[in-house]
Amino acid sequence: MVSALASVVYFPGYRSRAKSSCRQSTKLLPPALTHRYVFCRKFPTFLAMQLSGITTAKDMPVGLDKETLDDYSSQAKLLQEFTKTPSIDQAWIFKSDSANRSQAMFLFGQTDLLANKKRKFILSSHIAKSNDQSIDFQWSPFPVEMDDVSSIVPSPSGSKLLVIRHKENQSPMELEIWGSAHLEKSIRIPQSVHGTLYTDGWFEGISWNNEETHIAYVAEEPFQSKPVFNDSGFKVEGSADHDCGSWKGQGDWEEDWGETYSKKRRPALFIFNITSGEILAVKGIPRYLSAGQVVWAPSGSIISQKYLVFVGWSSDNGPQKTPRKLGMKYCYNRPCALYAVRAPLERESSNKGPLNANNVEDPSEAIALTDNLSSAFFPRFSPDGKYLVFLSARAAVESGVHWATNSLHRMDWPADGSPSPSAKISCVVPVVMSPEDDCFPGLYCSGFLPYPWLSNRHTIVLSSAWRSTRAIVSINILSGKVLQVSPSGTVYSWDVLALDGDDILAVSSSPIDPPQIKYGYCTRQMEQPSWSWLNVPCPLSGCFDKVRSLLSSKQCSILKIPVNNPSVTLPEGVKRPFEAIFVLHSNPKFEACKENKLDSACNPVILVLHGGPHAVSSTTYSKSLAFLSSLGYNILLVNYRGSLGFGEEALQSLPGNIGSQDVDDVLSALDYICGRGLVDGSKVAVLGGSHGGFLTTHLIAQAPRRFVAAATRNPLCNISLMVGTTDIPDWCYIEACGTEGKRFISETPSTEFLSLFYHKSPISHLSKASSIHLHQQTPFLKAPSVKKVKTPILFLLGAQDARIPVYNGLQFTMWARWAIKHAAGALLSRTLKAFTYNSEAVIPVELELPTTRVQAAVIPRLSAPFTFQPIFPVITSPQARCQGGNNGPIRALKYSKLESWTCYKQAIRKRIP
Ligand SMILES: CC(=O)N[C@@H](C)C(=O)N[C@@H](C)C(=O)O
Repeated sequence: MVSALASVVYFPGYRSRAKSSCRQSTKLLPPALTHRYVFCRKFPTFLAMQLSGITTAKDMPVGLDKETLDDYSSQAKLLQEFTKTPSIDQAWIFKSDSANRSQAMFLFGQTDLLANKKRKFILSSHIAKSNDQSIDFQWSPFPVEMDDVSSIVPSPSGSKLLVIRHKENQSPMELEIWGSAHLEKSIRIPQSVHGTLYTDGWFEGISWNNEETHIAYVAEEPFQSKPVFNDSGFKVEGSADHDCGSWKGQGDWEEDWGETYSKKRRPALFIFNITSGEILAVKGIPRYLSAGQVVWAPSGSIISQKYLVFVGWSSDNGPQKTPRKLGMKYCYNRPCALYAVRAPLERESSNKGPLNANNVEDPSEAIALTDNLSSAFFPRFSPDGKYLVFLSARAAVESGVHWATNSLHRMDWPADGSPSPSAKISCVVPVVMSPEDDCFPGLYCSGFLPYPWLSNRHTIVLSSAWRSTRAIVSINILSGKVLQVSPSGTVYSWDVLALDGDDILAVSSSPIDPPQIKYGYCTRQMEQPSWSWLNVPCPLSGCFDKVRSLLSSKQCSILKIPVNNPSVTLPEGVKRPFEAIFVLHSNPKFEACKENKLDSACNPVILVLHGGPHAVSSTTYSKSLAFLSSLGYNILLVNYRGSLGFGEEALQSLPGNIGSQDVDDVLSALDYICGRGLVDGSKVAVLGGSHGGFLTTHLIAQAPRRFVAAATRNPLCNISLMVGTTDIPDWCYIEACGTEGKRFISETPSTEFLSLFYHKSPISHLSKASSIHLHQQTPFLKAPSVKKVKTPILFLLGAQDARIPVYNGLQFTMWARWAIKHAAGALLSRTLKAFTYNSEAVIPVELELPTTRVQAAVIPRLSAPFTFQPIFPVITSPQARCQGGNNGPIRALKYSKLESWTCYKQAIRKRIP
């Protein structure tokens, strides 16, 4: 997203202004259909042109001159250079007979820009440790692509591999069991058994039992056939057929878990009996529970009885317990609990008929294990089976914020293996309220290794946000002692990939250092563990040579920004400095800058603002930011108070103060770098999506003179519009009113709340006054004013976004249009064209204001794999959605988009002194 937005912001190397303006080009453009046709035809030529750098006047799209095209072309090449570098996504370690040897399997990903998809491949390596602590990695000569593979999961002994194969948008799914040299078993699973497996990292759970005879997993419950009316009346059996030609009743409305999960059926548990090849539905889970994150419980005294432990989310999680599913993505505040349920190991004789996940006659009911805790997830059993360890987002559930500091808990698992609702639960790592600088700031985990244990059986290793970095920590689950395992006091971010006995395979990076595989081992000095880290040479390193050389002159630091005028009454954690990550384009005087001694630096800066608002910008390498940095921009990522990783007090200070405290913090960070001469304050761009877009639009309205360019993806511009249309209405109350707002959450907000939401929103800055004269027949709205907004801003709006629906951003642009129409003598030029971007509707809207150019492009959001291509925008047929979702092929480059960008750039250039 970031590269998409920011690469169009301002190009320092821009030579001359394009000769034709956007307005000229739109005049020349034929109506939408012809327009599409022309572009479709030109695609191959232009693509070749982009890739080869060859341009001819004949082939040039209307409105672009050769120099502009050369610019796009060279940046397209550079973007390719950054995008094609692989990412290190996952790793597994396999023990060998020798203590000093093991094998590793790495899953890498590589973005294919033109296909708009991520390709996945596996590369293996032998690891040999010698006594002098040196490590040798012997890599296989070539990677193997994992085509159509959605997951791979090795068995506990490492002798078998589960491969889940799923061709996009096709059923059935296939489960394969591989031995070391051959395919042992393969089954296809029809939709009547279950739908797609959940591999989303949240509901997801795929767990082998210790005997390696069964695999438990989470998948969409089977398709329930719906009653159908056809030409001959009511069809009793119903049908799953798709018939677009006629109207049919579609049965009851089914709720889903909002953004990312729209149209996904309820997650339910299934077991694959490897010997018989049967799929068994796990029974006893009430329909109001969505089940996920399943693991096998240790075998108890009754060998024939096996239990599964899973997380259950009740559909009754809405405001004031109204039965409504609220959005789950990024929302850790949804109550959830651990449950245990009997695992069916083979088909019972009474259950020989078609499988049905909802067989109510089954006697084995799920047992709630954590009823006293409002949230429990990521369950992991200790290797000796004595403890069940899990995370809790209790602080989020209780306060209502969508993400807060986690706590870690330990349940004593009954010795006879029978799950008990009254088992003792202890808190291992509590919520940290106000951490001192450089001290452990609390847990902020969005993932957990399947097997996180060191050999002492009571220490787990995990990765967590730690202020502006990511860090690896070890936690003793008996003593609660937390140690930072990755090096501290640097700008690097670390993530654990896998454990090799007591050694750790990890990846480390920074905004200017591409990912590097690391191998860590522990030495003890005076009983204090200390970790040493070795660089692992990897064939991948070569892929980064060009990128590394482009980034070699950049510098990165984490700045501590003092809070502006903190009130004495504020809690300590809210008064402490917050942080910003600063990536400086080459500047030999950087050290002097840091020491406050420099007064000028010329390169422009891009402010990058994360969303949430309870999320964090970390120093983990980002291809898009590195690309921007290589173009010559300084980058500032502000972790305003409310971000994750800085303790609970600072986090909880933001709800109720959005639009002011966060905006002030961003401006303080900007003042900080401008005041120290680290950047040129007259060349500042700002970008962010969602809540980051809320900040972006607030900033250009509240501080219009400070930004020469802005770009936003799915911005939240009007909370009073959001509340009635989003999948997370509760968010509006909590963030606008503070956690007190929890008491007032309602599906039918009062006018007082709607007014409050409006006044907290960026859109309120577009309006001069909103007094409605009720005595008049037609309500009259005083003319809004957009005079305040001067910054050219690019809107990228996801047509299918359930979180911040598209109209939130569109309204901002439309409001501006309305305002202009009513402003005397103002000139309005508007082009509304229907395009598609990767098969979804794209509607660029251009508004020419005297000082402001607003553009909107409707693009998909969160539809994986999501890569917006700033240099290779595409169109397909505008009807693509109706014609069948995502399978519309890329047909053309959208020249007009380039033209829009050119205009946008020109608008920006006008603002740069
Ligand atoms: C909880 C949540 O989704 N909040 C949105 C307002 C938001 O800012 N989302 C961010 C994380 C995004 O990038 O979508």
